[in-house]
Amino acid sequence: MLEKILVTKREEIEQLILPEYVEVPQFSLYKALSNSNRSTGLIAEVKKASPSKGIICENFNPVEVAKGYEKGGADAISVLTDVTYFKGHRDYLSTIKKEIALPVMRKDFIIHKKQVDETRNMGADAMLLIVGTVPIKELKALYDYAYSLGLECLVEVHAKEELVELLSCFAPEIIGVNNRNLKTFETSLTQTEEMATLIPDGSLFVSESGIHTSADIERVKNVGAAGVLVGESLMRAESPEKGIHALFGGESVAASS
Ligand SMILES: O=P(O)(O)OC[C@@H](O)[C@@H](O)c1c[nH]c2ccccc12
Repeated sequence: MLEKILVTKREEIEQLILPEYVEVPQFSLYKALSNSNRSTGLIAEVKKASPSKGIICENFNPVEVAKGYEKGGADAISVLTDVTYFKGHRDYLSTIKKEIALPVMRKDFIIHKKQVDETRNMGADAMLLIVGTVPIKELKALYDYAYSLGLECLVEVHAKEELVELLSCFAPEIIGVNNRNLKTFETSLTQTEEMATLIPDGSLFVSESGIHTSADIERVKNVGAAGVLVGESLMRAESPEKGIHALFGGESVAASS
């Protein structure tokens, strides 16, 4: 599946026309997660569909979902911008960015510098980089380029070997362990548990995917995750706010300063 997605991305990159940059206020994902509203930081994801689950949300209104996440006390928002496999759109991100005052991360398959420029022009604060999509040195070049433009990166790994390879090259500020096996699509929180001890002290550790209950949050928090990235379970909730409330077991939101 990942290979198929990357073929599509390479085609898209050839035809890519950059959106015009519109000045927007920037917010730091790193800071938002470090000073989280709760004991675990929350990146709430705006996600209409996925290859494994099909359509997750029928009446999809990206801006309303993001506003609900903000009201519910999310620390940051992730927006899927891939059209073909996740039914996202880059315009969703640009529109959301104008409506809320939280860091917004672009969730896509970024393998080329041109896409980093595109991300910046969309108005994103941060973007995802996935270990294994490009050779590690190229990933580092994309990471450095993104930071030179004022964009932060969440660097995602799926397996211990990928994490070891990543750390042999550099230690990103924010590391995400994806609990989803990209080959089988199954999620397992043991991924987070098994990789936790390998995350360097200086990096923020985010557990991604397959988080559905407050017990799941406890589990990843117990092994040191500073944040979680949650999509499906929040998108399926009665409302984004109720979803967040259920997930955190009613843990109160810190007064915003
Ligand atoms: O919907 P979930 O299981 O809560 O997962 C969210 C997020 O982690 C997932 O959408 C994701 C993680 N890494 C990705 C890379 C590409 C696309 C999507 C993803």
